[in-house]
Amino acid sequence: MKTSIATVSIPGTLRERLAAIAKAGFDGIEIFEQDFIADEGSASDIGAMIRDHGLEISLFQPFRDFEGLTGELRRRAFDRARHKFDLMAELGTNRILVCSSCHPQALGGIDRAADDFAELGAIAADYGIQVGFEALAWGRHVNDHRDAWEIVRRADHPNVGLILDSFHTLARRIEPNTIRRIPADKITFVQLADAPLIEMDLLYWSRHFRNMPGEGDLPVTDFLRAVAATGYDDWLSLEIFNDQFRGGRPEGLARDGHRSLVAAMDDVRRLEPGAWPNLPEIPTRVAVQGVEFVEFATRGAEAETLRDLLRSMGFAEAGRHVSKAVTLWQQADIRIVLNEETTGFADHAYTASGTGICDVGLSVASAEATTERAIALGADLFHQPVGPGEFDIPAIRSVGGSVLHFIDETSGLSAVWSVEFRGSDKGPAPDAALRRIDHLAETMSYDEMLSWSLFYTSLFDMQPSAMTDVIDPDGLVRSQAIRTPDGAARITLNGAETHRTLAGSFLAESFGGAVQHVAFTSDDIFASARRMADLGFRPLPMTDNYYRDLAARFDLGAEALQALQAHDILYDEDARGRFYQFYSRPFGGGLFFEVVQRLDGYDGYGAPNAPFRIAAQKRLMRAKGVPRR
Ligand SMILES: O=C(O)c1ccc(O)c(O)c1
Ligand SMILES: [Mg+2]
Repeated sequence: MKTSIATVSIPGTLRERLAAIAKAGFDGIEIFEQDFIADEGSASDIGAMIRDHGLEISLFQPFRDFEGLTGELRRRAFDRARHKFDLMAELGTNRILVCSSCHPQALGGIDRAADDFAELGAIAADYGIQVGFEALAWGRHVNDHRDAWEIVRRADHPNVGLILDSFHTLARRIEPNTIRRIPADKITFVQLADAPLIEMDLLYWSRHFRNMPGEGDLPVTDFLRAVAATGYDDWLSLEIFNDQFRGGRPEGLARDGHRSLVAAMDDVRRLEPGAWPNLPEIPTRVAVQGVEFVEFATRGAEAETLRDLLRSMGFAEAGRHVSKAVTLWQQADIRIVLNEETTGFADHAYTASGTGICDVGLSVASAEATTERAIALGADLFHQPVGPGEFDIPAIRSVGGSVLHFIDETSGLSAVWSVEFRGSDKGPAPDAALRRIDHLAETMSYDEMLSWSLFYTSLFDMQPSAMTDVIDPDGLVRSQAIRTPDGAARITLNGAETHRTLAGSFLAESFGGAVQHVAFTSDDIFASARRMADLGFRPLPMTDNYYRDLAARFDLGAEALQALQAHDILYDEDARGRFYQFYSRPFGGGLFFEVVQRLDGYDGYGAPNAPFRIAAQKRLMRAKGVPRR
């Protein structure tokens, strides 16, 4: 098995793409004729440049409108092929993709096409070239890999094989297991792409909306399993046409591509024993048990404000770091670390964007296995010097350059709290029945959502749920929830398209995204609200109109409605259960806390309430301003 990616999948000049593709760890590239023509170098120079980057040219493509022609048109198609074969010799590649014809004068007929390919095979043999035939989902006569395979079978030439592309097969909902019967030595090349399920014209869908395996909704794993079952162990190549990616960063996209390919191959290897024998062993997706801590970088008056807010929510200072200006605030299993150091990573984070969450710790089954899988998936390890007696907790870079730590019990890392922190003697904790972190909400640019969703779902045993739209009065925010199968760890990714939305203005200040809010689970949300009111907590005020609407939408009863309104608690239901939530007022440039209670397996996040929550937050921020420092 060798990994490859098509030049169309990555933006930039050819040189920029090659550098990014090589750095991400691919073995080769598919060269798109368009990208070759656009470059000023000669074919042999370009071939040399590609090899200088340590890459092979896995495939030259596409060769269009070949089969089914007659007379002069047919003769010209063969001439064109000879031209391309000459060019391929100069580039230094021996595989070409012929996609099924869309030519208005192309005739159908399996035998006619088979004759064309048998003749092309004979010419290709003189050049030492392998011809692969791919059924485009919108091909004029051939649009199904089963027909393309029958043509290849009948052409019966050693230089003619089949090219499989997951998009064309899966977009037409063709059963991928039909691939299992094809002999591996007749498969010339395999291309992979995913896509979100959208009802639209196949060609338009393919050319604009493909994405990396695991980023979309197509059963790419089933497709790849069927390919592996044939015994095929040659090139696996990403071919991603995506409008959003065209404006992206070459390095990030190449890294995501390689990550998606490694994760897909690893998944398939676990399902089809014997698949990809030379793929290095890596630990399986990591089980996340919950959020172990969130750490704020903060300072001075902002730190005071944050401490007051935490106290009013029932948190107490539970420990002070033995050597650093770092305190631990705790309530049941919720740990909030306030880092006021003036050197190191938290200091950098504070200097860049003021008070904010610079670090998240996840509780995992094995921190070592997590790190190993993260490295195999191309994550950036994070390290900063640790003092004597301090724990060296493994970590990687996450959203917006923040840090993600992995803590486990097996290797003793979870003892960090008792070893590095000295208990504070601040009297009994107030406690407001908050028990654990329900979810973290990360705000990012809309363009980065797929990348971070892939980050979490390829590294951890976490699945995405359907994308929802959140209407901010000043623009749309898309929200994608990701969670572990048992819901113990939940992260929502919120993608802002403009800086005028609440998420967008937070994003503008946090440079590249960050956790914007943390939601805590309450055992009894009314008890929490009452206790917090006693402690001086002031919830985000909701309007009368909101409660009148609730009365209309749900059968709650006057008393229950009054109780909700008395504490500014919002309400939602799904098919399974009920949901209660209330919010803090925003602080530190748009950060906030949330308190939730899920009943009977409610699995959402109160999305129908989001527009009213956002409007309330904006009203407050407009009235008072939320100065950062
Ligand atoms: O959109 C196209 O024309 C096109 C070309 C070549 C391919 O391999 C493909 O999958 C699609
Ligand atoms: Mg293709």
